[in-house]
Amino acid sequence: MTIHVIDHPLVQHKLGLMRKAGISTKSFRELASEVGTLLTYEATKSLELEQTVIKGWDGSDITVEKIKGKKITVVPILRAGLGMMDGVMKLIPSAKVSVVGLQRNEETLEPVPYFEKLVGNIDERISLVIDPMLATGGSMIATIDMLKKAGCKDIKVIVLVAAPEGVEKTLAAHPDIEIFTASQDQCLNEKGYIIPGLGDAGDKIFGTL
Ligand SMILES: O=P(O)(O)OC[C@H]1O[C@H](OP(=O)(O)OP(=O)(O)O)[C@H](O)[C@@H]1O
Ligand SMILES: O=c1cc[nH]c(=O)[nH]1
Ligand SMILES: [Mg+2]
Repeated sequence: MTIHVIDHPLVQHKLGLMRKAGISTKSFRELASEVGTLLTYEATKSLELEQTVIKGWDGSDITVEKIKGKKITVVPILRAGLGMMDGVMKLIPSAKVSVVGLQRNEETLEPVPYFEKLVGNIDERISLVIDPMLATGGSMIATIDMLKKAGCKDIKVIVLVAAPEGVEKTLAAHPDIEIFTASQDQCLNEKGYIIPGLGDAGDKIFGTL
């Protein structure tokens, strides 16, 4: 489908703070979570509503809106995706969570899968994949491959920062998905890091620098 770059001032301000050299683990974590919340607000904008009748405060019947049909599963990509999870779950607290683990081989840049625990009936749910970084796109494509193999048809991706190379590759492999991000950055460097990017997001979130 497409990429949505969310240019809301709060998103851009918080992302700017995340880019600062020497940022503490505490600040990076807090901001990853906050930007995760704001991107989730945008990514869930297209959820369908339906009307339902309830008893209002004075006992009369009133018509209200509720989210229709398909439920959501949040899919954090280990490790770094966990850093966005509490922020995402703030807005969709009853979402079920499907966890996938992938570690990028730092020499070949190929994703190495090491964990997969998807929720039941995942094929009936909207998948919201979360990871701070979309670099070469390898980890995201492998995750979407896993989800589609399990029957998922409605997949949205939330990343804090995306490289143009990874966006192009991901949308070429999976043209039916939507990507929501705070920024499409300039490029990848020779080591596969996003420029200007955030550095190693997993290390910053877990304090393993
Ligand atoms: O688009 P790609 O080139 O695949 O790179 C992006 C992936 O790399 C990072 O994870 P990493 O492999 O460093 O694992 P970590 O989260 O455990 O640090 C990041 O969180 C993405 O999952
Ligand atoms: O820039 C990058 C690329 C991959 N993974 C990261 O954490 N950062
Ligand atoms: Mg990492």
